[in-house]
Amino acid sequence: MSDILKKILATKHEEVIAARQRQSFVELDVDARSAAPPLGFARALISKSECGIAGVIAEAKRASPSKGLLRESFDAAAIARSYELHGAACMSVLTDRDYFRGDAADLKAARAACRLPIIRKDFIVDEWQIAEARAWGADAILLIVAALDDSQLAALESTAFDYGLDVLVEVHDGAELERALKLRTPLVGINNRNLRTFETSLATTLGLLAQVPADRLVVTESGILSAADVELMRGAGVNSFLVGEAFMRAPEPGEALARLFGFGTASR
Ligand SMILES: O=C(O)c1ccccc1NCC(=O)[C@H](O)[C@H](O)COP(=O)(O)O
Repeated sequence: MSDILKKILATKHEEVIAARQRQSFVELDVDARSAAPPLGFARALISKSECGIAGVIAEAKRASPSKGLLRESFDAAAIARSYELHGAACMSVLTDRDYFRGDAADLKAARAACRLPIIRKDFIVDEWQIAEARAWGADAILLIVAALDDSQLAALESTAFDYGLDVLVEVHDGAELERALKLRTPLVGINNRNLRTFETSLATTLGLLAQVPADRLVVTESGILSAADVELMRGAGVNSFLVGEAFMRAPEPGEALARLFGFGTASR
């Protein structure tokens, strides 16, 4: 496991311990189960893919460990509206504070501002964070194979499904992919970024594609910056994308999305 991932996971365990001291799980569970019903995150991506249209999970993040500050002026609600208007299938909101400068408030603001299915983008190590995600209005969570053993992955996926959340399982190599395929979720994210070196190569997705069965949907994650990157992926049969930096550096994130994917009003 990479050093940065180890460090982030240690922080997550501390956050969960602190949160459990502030609130009981019973109370959080009530909040999670009384939130408005989840929107279909997987469905939104699968239906785009079935129509041969790019399904874009458009990400909102202020900063990242690899790139530092990405966006000075950050308004999650405005970003959500802009993504929805310009053809995103789904939205991803970073809620990690220490490494990405995210916040639960960003997810709640995005939820209130749009009808896009939203994934809580964080480093999930405990059922607590899944209940939180649902209570805050998320529709999906991310599970990172490099961060969890097989029994944790299966248990956290079951918890997510129990709350009606979809799961995006993230891998970076063949061994992780094999483990991810033991899960039930149809959504397999291939992260092009090596979390140890931060080196990012789209060859990661291309190299793993053939090992993904036809009943799973590949989401290519990280490092999609140009129309040529989109073409390369679409040419290889990848229809689903998770993109952050390219939109966060643009004055109007949704317009950047429409430009990158060639969305006019007719193609959505
Ligand atoms: O981006 C990082 O520096 C990073 C470091 C450690 C763990 C995860 C990290 N990134 C999370 C992501 O998966 C990306 O935010 C997402 O795929 C979008 O990538 P990009 O389009 O390159 O911003």
